Amino acid sequence: MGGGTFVDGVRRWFKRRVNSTTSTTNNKSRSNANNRNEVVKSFQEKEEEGLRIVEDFDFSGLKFIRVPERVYFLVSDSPSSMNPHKRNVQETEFFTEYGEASRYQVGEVIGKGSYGVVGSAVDTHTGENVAIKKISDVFEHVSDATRILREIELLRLLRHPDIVEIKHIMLPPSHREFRAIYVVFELMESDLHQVIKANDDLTPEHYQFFLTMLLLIGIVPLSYVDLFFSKYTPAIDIWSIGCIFAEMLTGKPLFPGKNVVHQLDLMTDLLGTPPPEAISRIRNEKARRYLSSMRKKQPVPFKQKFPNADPLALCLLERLLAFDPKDRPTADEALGHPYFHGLSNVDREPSTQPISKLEFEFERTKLTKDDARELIYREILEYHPQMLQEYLCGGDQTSGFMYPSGVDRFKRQFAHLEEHNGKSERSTLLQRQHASLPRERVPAPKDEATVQNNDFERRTPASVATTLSSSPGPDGSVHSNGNEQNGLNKANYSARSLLKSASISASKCISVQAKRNTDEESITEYNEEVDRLPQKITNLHV
Ligand SMILES: Nc1ncnc2c1ncn2[C@@H]1O[C@H](COP(=O)(O)OP(=O)(O)OP(=O)(O)O)[C@@H](O)[C@H]1O
Repeated sequence: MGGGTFVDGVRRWFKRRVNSTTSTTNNKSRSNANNRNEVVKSFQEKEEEGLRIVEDFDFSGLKFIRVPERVYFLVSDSPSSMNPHKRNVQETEFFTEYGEASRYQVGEVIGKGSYGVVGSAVDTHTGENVAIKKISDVFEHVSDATRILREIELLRLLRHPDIVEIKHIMLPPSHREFRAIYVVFELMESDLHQVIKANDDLTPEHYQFFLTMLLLIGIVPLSYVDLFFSKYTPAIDIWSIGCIFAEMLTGKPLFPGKNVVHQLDLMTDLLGTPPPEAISRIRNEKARRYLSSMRKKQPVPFKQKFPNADPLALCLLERLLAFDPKDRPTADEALGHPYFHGLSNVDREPSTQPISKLEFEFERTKLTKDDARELIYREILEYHPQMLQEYLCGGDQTSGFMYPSGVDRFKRQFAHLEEHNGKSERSTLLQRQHASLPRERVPAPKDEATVQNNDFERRTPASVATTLSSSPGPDGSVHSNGNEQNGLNKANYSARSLLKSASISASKCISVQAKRNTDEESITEYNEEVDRLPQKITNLHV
């Protein structure tokens, strides 16, 4: 999970705010309502193609802000459906006799991230608007597969009111051969980037409020003695929050790198070259070498880079963007920073259920591609309960049965969308023009070959940021270091045993979470659970 999840969280929050503002309008005073209507009206006058400013919202006395809402087109009303030829192609590709693809009526490409393309769709079973993220070539690089696994698992487990919900993950046609996955999310009408763009007059109180929201999402209780998450839990994506906060202050992405090397250059331009101890903790050898050989740069004072910002905001920002993750505060610590003093009514209680450490056993070891495939398949089965049961009973291990699936059909649909809609003017308009985390994979320039290897070079800075933020260094060193520090036995884990233990812990956690009140209870349960695991695994295999 990287910046994406937090941005998704903010999307989720905006959607919620917009809905609740709409539903409580009647309770507002008449003058407030009149005022509001005028503001909304003037916003609507500023309607742009593909982006409509539909709603303002206020919170506890702060000035109204504009919340832009994207305008989505479905197949039936998209401009391309006016072309009879295209329409024909789409219809044959969209409808299928069996499988889950027939459930979704796919609209258009609405965005691109470093892991894939996102299309809008309607879930014909529920009538809901959804966003379907197609993640291609999941297993090309095992580090990407691991990040994807971490992200989808966290999104399932976090269940936070401000975090976008995964509604479904489509079943791949084959357990062992799939390469792409299709993740169905609730469709968000807006995101923080759009809000920042639409409001050039945000006040310091708005910044304070947004940052509080982001940090509150970061407070996720982790049950048990926490051996490997510690303050570096991927759920507490402090670096990303720092980048988003900086973007709020300036209205521009902080490190808009075109590739990993460029990203490291931009980071060091601002933060200076990290000290040798910090570099030595970086796991990725190429990044380590690149940073070590870099000419020495002095940090730029934040007040020079952000001349109009509140000095306390900058003091906090500097901590959030500490190069070395061990110098970054936890979300909780950050919320205690003097920058937030005077902010009333902030409920700092975590609003998610505790997450079991056993769910993330895979973080302890270096996965192979097969392990990653197995674990991702297992995660997908969380959305297919009956098959999960069969899987846990070993039902699909020998048959080689190809489950009926809409994924193949979806591949073709997305290919079509990418080809036709993805390049259309409208889709371009819908995509972000700027981003803290660049959207596309960018081939690295040849002269930077010395610092590139497979994982290092393949993904854009979005992944670097993900790695930076969910781990302590630009290369994701935390898990490795944490493991080494804790003397964990990496070699003896097989994906199978990880899967089984995770599934046992998942069901166990569901039943115990409600009554889990104290750390002591959690530790006892954890110990008991671990004691029982070998027997449970044996039982599952017979
Ligand atoms: N649930 C959603 N509802 C509406 N739009 C979405 C949704 N999810 C993604 N998008 C759009 O698709 C774009 C790409 O999303 P994606 O999650 O792939 O990447 P990201 O979170 O922006 O960044 P990263 O590549 O770092 O994960 C987003 O910027 C947004 O415009």
